[in-house]
Amino acid sequence: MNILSIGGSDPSSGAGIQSDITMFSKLNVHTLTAITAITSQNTSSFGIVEPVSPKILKKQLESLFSDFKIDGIKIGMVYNAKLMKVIYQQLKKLKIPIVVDPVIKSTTGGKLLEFKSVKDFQKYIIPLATVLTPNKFEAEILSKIKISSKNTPETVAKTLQKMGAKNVVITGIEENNNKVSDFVLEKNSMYMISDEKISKINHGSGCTYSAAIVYSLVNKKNIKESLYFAKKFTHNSIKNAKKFGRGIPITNIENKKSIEEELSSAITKFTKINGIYKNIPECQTNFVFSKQKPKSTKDVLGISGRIVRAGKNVIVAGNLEYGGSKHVATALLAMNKKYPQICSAINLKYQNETISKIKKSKLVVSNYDRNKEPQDVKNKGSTIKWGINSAIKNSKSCPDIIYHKGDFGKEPMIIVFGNTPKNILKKISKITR
Ligand SMILES: Nc1ncnc2c1ncn2[C@@H]1O[C@H](COP(=O)(O)OP(=O)(O)OP(=O)(O)O)[C@@H](O)[C@H]1O
Ligand SMILES: Cc1ncc(COP(=O)(O)O)c(N)n1
Repeated sequence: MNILSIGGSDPSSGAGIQSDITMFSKLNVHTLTAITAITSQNTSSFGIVEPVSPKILKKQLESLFSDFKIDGIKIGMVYNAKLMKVIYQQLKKLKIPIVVDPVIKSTTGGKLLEFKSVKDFQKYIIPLATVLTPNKFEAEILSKIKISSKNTPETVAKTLQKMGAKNVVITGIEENNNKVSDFVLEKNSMYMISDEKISKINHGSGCTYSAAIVYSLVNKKNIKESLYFAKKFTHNSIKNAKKFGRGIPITNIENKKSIEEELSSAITKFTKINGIYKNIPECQTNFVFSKQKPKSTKDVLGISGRIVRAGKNVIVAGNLEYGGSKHVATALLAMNKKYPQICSAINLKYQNETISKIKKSKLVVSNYDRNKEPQDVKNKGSTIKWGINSAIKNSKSCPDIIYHKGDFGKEPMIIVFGNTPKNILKKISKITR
């Protein structure tokens, strides 16, 4: 997917083009850029702006349009009328999502739009917008209406819509101590989207928000779905904002470790737990982690061999593979069906010592009796599924641990369940030391 970001350069990478490249790359998007101005700014203060010439802006856009299939566009800082006209000429016939984030003043107080060009912004940039995302201050400047009890957000948004924006979101419209709301005006409907307010001033939330909207629209989500997605994405980025410089924190998206990386790192940690060899059963151990909403063992990552005991050590014999585990993966699937947040599991040796530690811990434990397994279940070979479902039925809340005491020729077993492999390691530390 190729998304074009048209905007200013922020050398501190808190906002503008650099922030868009960072955010889009976290979403696996290839970012194309057309720079409208170079600014000198950091996380504490704003220096100067040097807009580029209309000629080089036009050439940047032409070079991109002649080569790439562009799926969506985000427009941020456009400093003056000449640049606005170039953008209008190049974009007016496009039929792809365009999100316009009108930036007028930086968080640190710098001027990002020449005041005399506001009317050109109304004429050339607003009509390009599939979604226009001003904050309250920007909406007031662009509409020339101050929001008050008489002039509601609806009046202001309708004025901006009349200028040609198809959909308008005024961000930060209704703020009290613990809520931030955005007012949305679509073609035929209007509504508010609210979320908990994070008490952190930050640099880049507006850029992140508009980038996430265009990403979602390109993925064929409708306006409402895209705004909810962007709100959540931005919320996380503000929560996770980092103080990279000496000034205000910069919005930041946490890198979600891949399923493989997360499980592999947990398995390594597991094998290093002091004395863990005592917890490896005869049939050895598997440690699994599934995708969200797994449908079969093919959606569950596990070790194609097992974690095996070698004297007083444990070693991993085999590779991580989807479908690598049969038994533990089947137990996880049964559990996940009832409790979708549970995506990881490990089996451990049944020992009275471990059971008494489990009973002393605050973990929720349940069990099942393999002697009570109905014959037809035995014939169908669906023992594990039946057992986990019986233990779930025996428990008032989601079990952290399920065990059974075995049957003739069947080894007793403990299975620990958790949302993630890391979560499992935490539970194991409570019951093995
Ligand atoms: N402190 C906060 N806590 C939670 N959400 C926030 C907070 N500040 C902003 N948001 C949300 O982040 C999104 C982006 O809005 P914001 O008001 O930051 O944009 P902006 O002021 O236009 O930024 P810029 O001028 O940089 O483009 C909106 O959905 C808004 O509700
Ligand atoms: C080049 C550029 N574009 C946009 C912003 C607005 O971002 P913020 O409101 O976080 O300062 C900025 N400061 N610089």
